[in-house]
Amino acid sequence: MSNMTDIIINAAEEPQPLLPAVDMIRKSISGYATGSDRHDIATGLVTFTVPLLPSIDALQWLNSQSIYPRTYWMNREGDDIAAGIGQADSIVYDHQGPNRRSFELLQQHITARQHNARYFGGCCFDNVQQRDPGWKPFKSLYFILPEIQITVTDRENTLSCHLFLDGRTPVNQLCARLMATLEAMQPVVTPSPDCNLPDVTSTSFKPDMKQWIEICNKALEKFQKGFMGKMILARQTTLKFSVPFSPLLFLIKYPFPDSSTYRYYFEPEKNKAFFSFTPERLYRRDHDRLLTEALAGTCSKQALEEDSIDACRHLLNSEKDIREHRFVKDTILKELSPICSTIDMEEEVRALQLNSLVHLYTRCKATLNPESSNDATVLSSLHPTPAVGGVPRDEALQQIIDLEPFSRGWYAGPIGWISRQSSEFAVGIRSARSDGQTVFLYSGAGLVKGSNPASEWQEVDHKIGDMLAIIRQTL
Ligand SMILES: C=C(O[C@@H]1C=C(C(=O)O)C=C[C@H]1O)C(=O)O
Ligand SMILES: [Mg+2]
Repeated sequence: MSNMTDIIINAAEEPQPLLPAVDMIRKSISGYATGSDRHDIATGLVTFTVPLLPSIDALQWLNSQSIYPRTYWMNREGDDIAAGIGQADSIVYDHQGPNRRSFELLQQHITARQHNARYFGGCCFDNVQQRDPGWKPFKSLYFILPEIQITVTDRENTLSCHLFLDGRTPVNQLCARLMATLEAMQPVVTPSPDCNLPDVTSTSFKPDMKQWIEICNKALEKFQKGFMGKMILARQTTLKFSVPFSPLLFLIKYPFPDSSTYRYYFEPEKNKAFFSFTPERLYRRDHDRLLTEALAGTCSKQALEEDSIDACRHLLNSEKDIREHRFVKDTILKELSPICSTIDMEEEVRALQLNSLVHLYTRCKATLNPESSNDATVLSSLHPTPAVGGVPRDEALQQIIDLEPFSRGWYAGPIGWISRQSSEFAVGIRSARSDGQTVFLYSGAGLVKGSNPASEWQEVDHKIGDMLAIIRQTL
């Protein structure tokens, strides 16, 4: 469409400290608003941007802000970080139904936007499941184009402001709104003083251990009868704190700087956040190029009281873990075959080392067919893999709804960012929802024939270990 705007206005060439950068952007916006005396109505996106000096810490900047929503994304490699505040535009879907419908809606919006900016967000694991009211602020699917964003990559750091022209509101009015947000933004980042997490006053489990064993045994019966091959069962751990606090503290206090996990944060309303330290990529797409992986099978370094190399060796030889892993690998291959022209799935399984865990891991590269080079198709094909759902998929999803005594919400759902040309989604495991004073931690384990329920309980304990460590170190 010819009347759609997609403009990037560079308000400075040279990298700036934050304070002058804000000033330059402000001037640039007012120039845009008044220069052409914009009472008109337009459609599209104008991005005002200034390069920042490398000293900026996006997480500390975010922590200084009290403009909501607040979002944060760091990829697994740690070289692609985006922190955002406010909402220039959003894509929201909140009706129950198959996930495919939400994914199609997401795609329609992204395709209609005609610009290449990233929208950050996520969606629930299974939109057929009735959700606990605590998930309400997150909707079925929610993606946000932040009003103000700090981006830190290996190439550049930038401050950007998004002026989304909605085709309804006069341009100068939208400019005034963006200026007001900039005014409210805290331009001086003060590294948080000793802001510790408050005390935990109680911890409880859903299911408790006894129920867990019963539930696992029901799943194991299904395997015995040959109805199912694999199923992931999850647990919810509820922590009550003495006072309400900003859940962003979990990211600030994360004590493993070098860990190869994503860091994800989505806070649609003050103190109501979903966050994740997941090691698992659902996929990365650049046009028709796709990167995905199978990640399943776990060994805890601690539990073995061995060093990392022994833990890797142990895992690479564990028949049960190899079977858990195989289901994921085979399913990814099966799902990609109809939508890809080439699929390069590594033969050999690797060990992926995290802080205290090792996982089995296989990488996969593929080329999407032209008609399948879109995120609705890839999301519908890949999510949920048997790393978080099961085999067969529909049977496992029904069993999860029937057996798990809580709603998964966004746990294990696709979380990340999407733009017209590219996207990256992680799997929202090792995650939590915070509700001011209460935090719910989520993690699960893959059951296959021969799994031992008590060992799987422990495996989940190990998986939430890093999140619990955040709390423990500050006590
Ligand atoms: C389901 C989770 O993790 C998944 C289950 C694993 C396993 O059972 O070995 C390993 C990695 C993930 O595939 C989770 O952490 O919540
Ligand atoms: Mg396992």
